[in-house]
Amino acid sequence: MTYHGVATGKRSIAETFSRLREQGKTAFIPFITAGDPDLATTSKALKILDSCGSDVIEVGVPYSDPLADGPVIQASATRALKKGTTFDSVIGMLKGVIRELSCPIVLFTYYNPILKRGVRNFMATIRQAGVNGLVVPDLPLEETVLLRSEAIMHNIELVLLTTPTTPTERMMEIAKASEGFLYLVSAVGVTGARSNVNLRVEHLLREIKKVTDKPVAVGFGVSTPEHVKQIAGWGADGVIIGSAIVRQLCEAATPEEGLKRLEEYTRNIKAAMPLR
Ligand SMILES: O=P(O)(O)OC[C@@H](O)[C@@H](O)c1c[nH]c2ccccc12
Repeated sequence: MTYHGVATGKRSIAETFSRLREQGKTAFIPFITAGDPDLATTSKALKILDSCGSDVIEVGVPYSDPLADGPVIQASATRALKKGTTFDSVIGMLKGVIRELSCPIVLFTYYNPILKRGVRNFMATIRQAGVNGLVVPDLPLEETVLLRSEAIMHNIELVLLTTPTTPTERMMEIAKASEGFLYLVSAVGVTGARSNVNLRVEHLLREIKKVTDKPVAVGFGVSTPEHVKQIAGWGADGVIIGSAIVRQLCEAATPEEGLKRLEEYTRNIKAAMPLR
C-alpha cells in the first residue's frame, strides 16, 4: 500500500480487527504517553508492546489541559511536557519507529493542537509519519465533519467515542461515523484504573452490536487479567488499557526497570485473553 509516496505495507485498523474476528480473538490495545519518561524510552516501549502481541497501540500526545484524563495520565503528560516533548518531537520519534512495528498506531490528541496546525496540514503530517488512526477525546460529533473528511482524504481512521450516558440515537450516529473501531468508554468520569468493570458494559455492548457491525473496543478502568476476561466474554472486539500500562512504564525507578515491568505486565494480560 502506498500513500503520497509513503509505503505503509501495514494492515489498517479495520483490517486488523477483521482478521482477529476471523480468528475469534479479542484485540489488545495499550495506551502510552509519548515522552514519558523520555522519547527514546517511548520508542523502545512501542517495540516491546508490538512484539508482545499488541494488536493496535494508542500513543498519546502530551497536553497541558487533559480534561478527560485521571491522575495517572495527567501526571504522565506533565512529566513528558517537562522533558520538552512537543508534537513535532513525537512525530519525529514515530517516523523512526513505526516502520519497525507490525501493528497499526492510533495517535491520541486533544483538539487544540490540531486546530493550531490546521486540520489538513495535521492529517498530512501524521500520515507521513505512518500513523493509521486518530482519537480526539474532546471533539463532539457535530464538530467532526471537517476532521472526518480530511481524515478520509488522508487515509486516517478517525475513531469516535461513545459513553454510558450517550443517548441511543446519538450512539448510532457515532457508530456510523467511526472508522477503524468504536471506542466504548466503560464508565462516566476520567481515565484511570478502577477496581471493577462497570457491569452496564455487557448491556451496552449488546445495544451497540444491534446497530453496527463495526468492531467495539472497551476502555477506561481496565487493569487486571480478570477485567480483560470479563470484557472479552461479553463480546467486545478489543480491550484498551491506559493508566495501568503507564504506571508500569513510568513509575519505575529507571527507564530500563519500567520497560521490564511493561513487558511482564503485557505478557500477563495477553495470557489472560481468551479465544471467543
Ligand atoms: O487509563 P484507562 O482508564 O485505562 O483508560 C484508557 C485510556 O487511558 C486511553 O484510551 C485514554 C487516554 N486519554 C484518554 C482521554 C479520553 C479517552 C480515552 C483516553
